Amino acid sequence: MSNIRITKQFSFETGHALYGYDGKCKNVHGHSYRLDVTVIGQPISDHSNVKFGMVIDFSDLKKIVKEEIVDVFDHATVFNKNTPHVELAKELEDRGHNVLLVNYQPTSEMMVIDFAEKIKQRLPDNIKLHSLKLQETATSYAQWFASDND
Ligand SMILES: Nc1nc2c(c(=O)[nH]1)N=C([C@H](O)[C@H](O)COP(=O)(O)OP(=O)(O)OP(=O)(O)O)CN2
Ligand SMILES: [Zn+2]
Repeated sequence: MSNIRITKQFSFETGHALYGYDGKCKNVHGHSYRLDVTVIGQPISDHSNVKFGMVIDFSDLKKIVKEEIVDVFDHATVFNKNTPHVELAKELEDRGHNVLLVNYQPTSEMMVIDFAEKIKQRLPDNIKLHSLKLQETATSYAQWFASDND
């Protein structure tokens, strides 16, 4: 049976600020992120399986990515907890804002590494994460490939 890649696309709105950065993205701002999640596996060949012909049901993949990423990051503002931005984060949290503190600089590169780890932990053994593409602006994106990180 062939290995097949399937992709599901997601979008979420997230704020962030790059502490210490030497450009305009040191300011708190936001992006309409778009995330492409590609997994690889063999379509189920058992006729009696309700998922016959599928690598993984798109809706099962959607559930994983929604729970791990979209529902967490959507309409949150992400700060690096290892910077003085933690004080700003606390102030915002105290005022009822949805703030997410992470252990990294929230660039598209670091976010896509974080997302890969989270998704990998949730996939069934027979399905592998192939790649992620995180589009931050119309002209900028970061990609993670399993083959680059074996
Ligand atoms: N390697 C990275 N560089 C930058 C990142 C990043 O995550 N990785 N992030 C930013 C900012 O957060 C923001 O995304 C700005 O990106 P940029 O493409 O520079 O946005 P512009 O609107 O200026 O894009 P243009 O299409 O060139 O106008 C900065 N750098
Ligand atoms: Zn940005």
